[in-house]
Amino acid sequence: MTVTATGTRTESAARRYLKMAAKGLWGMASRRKRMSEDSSPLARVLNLVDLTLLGVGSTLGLGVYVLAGQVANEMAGPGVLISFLLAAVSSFFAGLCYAEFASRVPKAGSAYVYAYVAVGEVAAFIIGWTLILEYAIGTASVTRGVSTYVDKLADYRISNWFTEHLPLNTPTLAAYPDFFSFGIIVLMTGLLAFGVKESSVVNNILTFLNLGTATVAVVTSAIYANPSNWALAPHTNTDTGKTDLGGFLPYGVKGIVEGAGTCFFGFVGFDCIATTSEEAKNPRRNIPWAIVLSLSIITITYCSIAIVLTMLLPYYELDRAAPFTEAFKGMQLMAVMWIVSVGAIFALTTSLLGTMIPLPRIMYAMAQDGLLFSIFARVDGWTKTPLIATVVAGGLSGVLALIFDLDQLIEMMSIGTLLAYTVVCMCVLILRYTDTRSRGSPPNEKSEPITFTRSVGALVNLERAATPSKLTTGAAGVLVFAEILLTLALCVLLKLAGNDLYDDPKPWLGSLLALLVPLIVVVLMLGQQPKANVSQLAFSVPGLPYIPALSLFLNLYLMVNLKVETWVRFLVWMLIGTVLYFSYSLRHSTERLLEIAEKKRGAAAPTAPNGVSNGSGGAHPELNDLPMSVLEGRTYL
Ligand SMILES: NC(=[NH2+])NCCC[C@H](N)C(=O)O
Repeated sequence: MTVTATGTRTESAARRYLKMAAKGLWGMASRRKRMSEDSSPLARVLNLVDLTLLGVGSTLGLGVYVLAGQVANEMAGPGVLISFLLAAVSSFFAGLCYAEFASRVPKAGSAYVYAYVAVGEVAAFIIGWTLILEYAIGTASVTRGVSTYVDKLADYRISNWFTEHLPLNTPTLAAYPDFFSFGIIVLMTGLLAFGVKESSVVNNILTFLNLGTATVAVVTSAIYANPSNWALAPHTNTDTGKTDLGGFLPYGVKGIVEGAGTCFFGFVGFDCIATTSEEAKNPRRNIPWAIVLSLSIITITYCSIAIVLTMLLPYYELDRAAPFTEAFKGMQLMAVMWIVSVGAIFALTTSLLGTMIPLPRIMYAMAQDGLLFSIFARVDGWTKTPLIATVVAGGLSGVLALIFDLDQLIEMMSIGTLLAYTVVCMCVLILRYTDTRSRGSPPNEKSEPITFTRSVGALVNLERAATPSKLTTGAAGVLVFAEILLTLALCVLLKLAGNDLYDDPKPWLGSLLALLVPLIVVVLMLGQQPKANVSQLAFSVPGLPYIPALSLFLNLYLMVNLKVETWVRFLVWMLIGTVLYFSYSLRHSTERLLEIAEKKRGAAAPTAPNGVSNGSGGAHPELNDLPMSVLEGRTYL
């Protein structure tokens, strides 16, 4: 008897602990950031032109001077134009989602903040932590791009000297310590620490010069263009014996799709605009429009380049590393060749600014929320920049650029970007179909009880609700979740099918349809759900839920195509993040402390209007550090 009693007691204690743990985990994961219209200590100085040029500058980089030639030569032939258009469409989809969020949340931190207000703390931490890696590796690799390019212009004298005198000869490390890259990062960190307006002026000048040289390259190539290069006959290379096919699409749809995957990375970088929300004038209007405008300029530039380059020479004769430079050299147009070479350096420098600006701002945003060390949230009184975060970010990227073999790390950048795009697009779906009244506080009016039958009916909006309610919010949540799972499964299947899909698709058709049909049904059902009114937003994504659904598909597809090693490295980084989250962030999370403070205030009401920073933290000494003002006027989105 006693044994049973103890057994039952232990069991119920175990169940109680499990329940508590589950509740704690759920509370942690679903804790969302509340917004307040408090002013930012950062300087609000960037206007629409600055923001647009920031987007163009950070995005147009190696893409202009390398990608078009490389993709045409290796994958798509003249069809590289369609590859760029496909990449543009998928980047636009993501860009529209960023634009909508920027008009909802005018805060520094981009995808990190968006996830925090829409999904919850854990998702936000994951995305913030991933973005730190993305931008650090992005910065290091763009700098390495500058240094390699300058080395090439100097006839490889720099690399020859260093490999001879200071070789590193260690796997995972670079061939030699790249002091040139390190120096560039130090210089840029200095500029960024000095002020964001100053950095933006430099960016504006360099971006104009970059667009200018790109125009020179396009116009010169257009003068010498030969449209018959789009309708070549098959050609056999006498040296290698390889036959290059002719026509506009020598490698068909497969070549175009493969090329689009590479071209996509030419469009990475515009999200930089969304990290500067606290430094933008009228961010709710200017940031969304800057994203759309810069993506339009970038698409026009890339497509013009793809057209003229493939008309200038037969695609198989284009140089893979520096197509314009080599083509103009071959045509004895030395002045144009030099203009284009210098233009490439401008382009890379602005790309570099574009990767260096976001990193400290993400760190700043996370530190402000208590998820990273508070020292990163300090803003210098004179420069009005997050000075310490800027210097630490520069140091981190500098070391990466100095000694690491970046070819091995470059794909980690892609994971970060794609994950951020995916999360932002998911957040748009969630927020649009959410009854905001049902989040945080219960709705005032009495509603009918939610029964199982009503919930099932809500999946197709049987009651024809015109605005989101608690019931339809739940249904939309289930549908979005199902959509994500089905899209992911479809992408994995497409990856497994690989080239078979082009050569012999029959064996795969059954399983493809088994995923595609339910996915389409789920998206159509989501289309039936009532949407929140967004008329007050300066920008909202059109074509919901179809555009975010396509965006989700494209991003996940590119993600499953990354190398396994990349995923393993990413998991290691995430593991480090998990340790940090549980040992630091969870305890210091401002939102969590606010929740505790509010509970205490509720208990002590009505006498303690400000309740916390009077040294009464008690069991939560961290509360004493919480400024009173943060408790006031905060609402869920
Ligand atoms: N956040 C980044 N990873 N930025 C890198 C931008 C690279 C740029 N799109 C280029 O073609 O050179």
